[in-house]
Amino acid sequence: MALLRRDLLGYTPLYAEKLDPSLSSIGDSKESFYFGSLEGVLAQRYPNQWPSEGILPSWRQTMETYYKNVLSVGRKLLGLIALALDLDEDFFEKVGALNDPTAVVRLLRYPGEVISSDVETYGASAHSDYGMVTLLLTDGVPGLQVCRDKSKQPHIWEDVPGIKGAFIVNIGDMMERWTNGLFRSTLHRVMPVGKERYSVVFFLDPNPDCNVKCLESCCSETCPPRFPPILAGDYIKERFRLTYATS
Ligand SMILES: O=C(O)CCC(=O)C(=O)O
Ligand SMILES: [Fe+2]
Repeated sequence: MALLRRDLLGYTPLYAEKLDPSLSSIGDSKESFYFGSLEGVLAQRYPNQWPSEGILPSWRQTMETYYKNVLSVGRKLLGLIALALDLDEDFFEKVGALNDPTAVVRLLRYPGEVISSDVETYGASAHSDYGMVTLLLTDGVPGLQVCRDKSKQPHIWEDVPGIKGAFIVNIGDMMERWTNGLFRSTLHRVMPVGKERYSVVFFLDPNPDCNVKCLESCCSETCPPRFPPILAGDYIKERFRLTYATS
């Protein structure tokens, strides 16, 4: 059973993950390849599992360049989020979130064939991402849906159109906890559309030792913290335990 995203580095097969653990389906219909930190303690402890140069010449180099660039965009975005919250631009650096962050790229393939089953199978069942922000690129094939108000039942799902050259940005659960729900993590899912689909996801999660605690500016006597403080590593470990419970 995988306990952390970095335990999954390399290939993960179809149905290994069920992002909505309450479903009785066999798992989500997607396969993926994960890679993470290129340097630092996490990179040494959890080395990436690159295919050999002979099989995919230059692939590793291309992926590493993408990783460095998308991480730099993520850091800038967090600086802007900090400013929007009336915090210092380097707030997320100062609290240790970005000191050796758990930053991971996931290359995803959703097969076109839809399996026949009594239970609905999703490409990615309904979930919010676990960390701070997610930067997502898709190949333009539809399927991604978002629910604007996750507290309202029944959930209303809207298609997310791809915009060429733009990232789709999701807020993650750690940001929701920090901001006491001011920045709400995005409930989303990927529907099977009978067409093969590829996406590239960059998850920017805090360093596992970072304590995620409601910001003072986001709570008051009348609006107390809705979530207790938690170490990012503990929160994310639990989410992985649930979503990979069947593997
Ligand atoms: O493939 C997509 O468009 C979204 C994937 C996703 O939500 C995830 O892996 O967390
Ligand atoms: Fe997601």
